[in-house]
Amino acid sequence: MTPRGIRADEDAEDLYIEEALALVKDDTGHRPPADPVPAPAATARTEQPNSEPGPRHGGGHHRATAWPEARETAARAARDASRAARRAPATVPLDAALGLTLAAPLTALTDLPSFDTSAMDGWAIAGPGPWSVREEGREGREGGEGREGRAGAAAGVLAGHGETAALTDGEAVRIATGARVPPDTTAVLRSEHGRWDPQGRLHATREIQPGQDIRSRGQECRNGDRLLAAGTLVTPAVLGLAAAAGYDTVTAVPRPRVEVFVLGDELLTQGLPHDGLIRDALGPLLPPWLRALGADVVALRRLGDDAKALHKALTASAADLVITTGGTAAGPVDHVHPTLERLGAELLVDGVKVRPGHPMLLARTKEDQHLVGLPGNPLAAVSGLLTLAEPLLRTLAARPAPEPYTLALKEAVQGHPYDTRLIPVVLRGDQAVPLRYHGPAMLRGMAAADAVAVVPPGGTRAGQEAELLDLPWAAAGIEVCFT
Ligand SMILES: Nc1nc2c(c(=O)[nH]1)N[C@H]1C(S)=C(S)[C@@H](COP(=O)(O)OP(=O)(O)OC[C@H]3O[C@@H](n4cnc5c(N)ncnc54)[C@H](O)[C@@H]3O)O[C@H]1N2
Ligand code: MOO
Repeated sequence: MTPRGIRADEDAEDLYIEEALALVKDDTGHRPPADPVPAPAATARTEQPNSEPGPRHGGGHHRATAWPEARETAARAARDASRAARRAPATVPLDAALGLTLAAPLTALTDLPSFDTSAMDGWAIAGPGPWSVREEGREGREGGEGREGRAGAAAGVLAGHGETAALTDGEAVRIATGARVPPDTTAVLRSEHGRWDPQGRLHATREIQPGQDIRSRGQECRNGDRLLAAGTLVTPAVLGLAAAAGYDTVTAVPRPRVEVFVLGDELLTQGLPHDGLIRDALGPLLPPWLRALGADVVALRRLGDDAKALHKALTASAADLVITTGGTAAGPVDHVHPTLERLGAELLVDGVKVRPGHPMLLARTKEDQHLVGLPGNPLAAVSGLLTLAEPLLRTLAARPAPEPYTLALKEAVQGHPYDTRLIPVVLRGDQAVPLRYHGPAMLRGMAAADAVAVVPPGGTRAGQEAELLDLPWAAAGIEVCFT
């Protein structure tokens, strides 16, 4: 799949990766505006050093960014970071390239087919029939379909054999699909279209055209032909084509490296909840989901509610993106904002007008590093993943933006007065059915969902169209997108 906006005629040999990034569509499916809507940037370091942090994040909306704008800001932040980091394209073995984006065009390293090939099992024939059949090749299988079906007959020219002697007019040789046809072959006669006369000569039971059932060399491509443009997503079919065309590796945009810091002293990694402690739902959820979004999850660390540990981990991180979970609100152990202030990070998004998940945030922690702070409530964290991490990672990975699409909602969904709502849905025919159990702390609805409906402020009536965000497993199947 080539993202719209990549010019197929472009000489992409020197298409540096940041140009590839700039060409990839933004969220809306349009080119980014020349002067994009400014993010309501709240710069942590501009605050007075001695000022009280105040109840900034306790539901206050003074800095919250509208949902569509938050997504654009995340994508734009990734474009800026890619330029700053000048992330070099990587040479990646084919078995590690699935899901990456080509950073250079795929150019055929050979003709395909690389020799004139028989398209059928039968006989290579020269000139008009009848033909005398040349015995060639090792002995056929016991009881195999040798001449006249007799056991031990010559197998003829098989796939994988080297060049054979030219045919002369009136001569034929048994040949298998995929074998190289001998020089001076006129056509291939399919085995079901041949018959023997009593003298042991081969006849055609129907008329055959010159060149019939021969795949001629270079039919699909010539050595040096451009097969795919830079910016193409590496799918299983692309891997197959690359292998056929002679590649052992491809040049691709490397996966952005992501570190996940799970915050919270109350989290257990096994067993039943007890004594106020609960299971960590985000540790298992985030790494495979982030990988499906194009990330290389280099580490997942559980840091408790320890401001010092968070500061140390953030300072040490060399990831392109750090994701934290929890600690975004204004509680006594919510350390994300104070730590970002201490680091002098720039808050690009400080709260989003979306439910659930409104305390989510995006900060630039280093010139080429960002942090997405996901709220601790699990569905609120998923909302942050879809709102901020998805556009950011997709852009860093130079993946094309998904085509926006809408479906009618089977039932009305009550809207928030000012904020967008994200509601898990299942897809049934041409309708999306809203699911229950979509409270911020619940995953029950999301675990059954095919997609997420975007419900604008004010709500959506039954039968009204709503924008849908696909979930990676629904779009591509679990094996394809998560491995
Ligand atoms: N005074 C106010 N308090 C809160 C507001 C508000 O507007 N005013 N907003 C609420 C909203 S909305 C959200 S969302 C949460 C965000 O909280 P934090 O990001 O600070 O997250 P925590 O307080 O650490 O945890 C919230 C909740 O989620 C549970 N949690 C945390 N991590 C995990 C995990 N890995 N797996 C499962 N559950 C997790 C945690 O135990 C809490 O129950 O703030 C509200 N507060
Ligand atoms: O925004 Mo919170 O995420 O409703 O739980």
